[in-house]
Amino acid sequence: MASDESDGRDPLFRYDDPIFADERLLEITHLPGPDRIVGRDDQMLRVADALNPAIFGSKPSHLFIFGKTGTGKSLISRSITQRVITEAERDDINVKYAFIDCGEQNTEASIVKTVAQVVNEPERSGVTVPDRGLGTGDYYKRLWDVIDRCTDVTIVILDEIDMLEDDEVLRKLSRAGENRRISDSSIGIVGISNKIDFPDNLSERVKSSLSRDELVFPPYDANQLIDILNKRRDAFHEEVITDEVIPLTAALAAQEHGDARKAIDILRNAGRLAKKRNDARVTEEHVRAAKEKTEADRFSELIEGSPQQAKAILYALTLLTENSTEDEFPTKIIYSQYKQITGRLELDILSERRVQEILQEQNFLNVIQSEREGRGRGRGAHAKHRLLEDPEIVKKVLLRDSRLSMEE
Ligand SMILES: Nc1ncnc2c1ncn2[C@@H]1O[C@H](COP(=O)(O)OP(=O)(O)OP(=O)(O)O)[C@@H](O)[C@H]1O
Repeated sequence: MASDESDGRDPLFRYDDPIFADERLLEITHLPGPDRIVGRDDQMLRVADALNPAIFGSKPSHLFIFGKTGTGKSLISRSITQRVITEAERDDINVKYAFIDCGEQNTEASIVKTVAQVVNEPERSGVTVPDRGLGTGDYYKRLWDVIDRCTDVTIVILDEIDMLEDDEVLRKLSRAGENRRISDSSIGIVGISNKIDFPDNLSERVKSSLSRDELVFPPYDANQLIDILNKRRDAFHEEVITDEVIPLTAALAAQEHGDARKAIDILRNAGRLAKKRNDARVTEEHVRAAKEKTEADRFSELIEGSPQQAKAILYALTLLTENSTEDEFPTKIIYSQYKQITGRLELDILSERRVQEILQEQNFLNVIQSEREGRGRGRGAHAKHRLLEDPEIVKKVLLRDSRLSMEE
């Protein structure tokens, strides 16, 4: 195709976006300014309180933040840290931070390496931090040098801290000053988790050595979600979203618990859908379709990479949920349903014990919830399991798998 000579642009591409004025405002990684943050004044004060000493170059308090998904835990930690950095700069205090997703990096060595790489300025420290090739002990050594030479205060934000393979890293980072690993600098840890019972699972060594503040973020109500979405309205061109779009999106996202991540994702997907269909305005219908897509995307992200056997086990639980008024099922019942499925699909049959372990892993990944009767959350053969997502959506995602699609 010839290029358009009138303005020199290649006519193969679209240069106008009829729906979005700035879609980036709806990206999950986008950090909104303080005036766009809604309903978190108390939590912001508490986080600010813990990090406050960093402004003067002193050691901040360690802090654990709990709350369900999409309640603003990462946002508030990043936003307040950013404000601490700006404030500290006025007095030439150098604060740096590393944000680590422990779902992706869960080993001691990879965390220490990443913090060192983020904080390091090689010309200042004279230290290099290679991607591979060093043992954990050597990475620690470099980290201490880098921290001492390149910062006054380092804030380490550990998102999904419950996914850590080994909590020794918390002990070493929190005691670095006392143990004289670092002398001119200090470290503050902010741990984020959606499991409120997470500290019970810390090793005794860490429990006793890591003094910290703790803070819980409650879910948003539908009105707060409306406010959050309204403050991102300028992601769209004026008049593009119809009146019912934001209240409906907020109501749908508040159904399970007030999840701002889901609300923003639905709004963005609704806009994308309108664009794809060449519709001039975003309507209620786009929002409803976007909700389903958003849930399916989230679910596929969660089970992405799960082996076929895990999918077959989830499929067994899905069929049980679909065909029963109950929503919780004991391992034994799931196992017998699973055996029928493996027969039909010609998959190997795992032992009941292994199936129990896989169910436990899925519990950890927040795909299902496992409870041991009468004794709270638990492992063991007596656990009952419940799907955390609408079975219709789970089924759709699972049937995308080549082998499981034979069940259609
Ligand atoms: N109070 C708020 N005001 C404005 N936007 C918000 C607010 N809370 C959350 N958001 C937005 O919602 C999305 C999800 O928030 P965030 O990632 O902070 O949640 P989270 O609690 O850390 O969730 P997860 O546990 O899933 O990581 C982000 O895009 C964030 O900007």
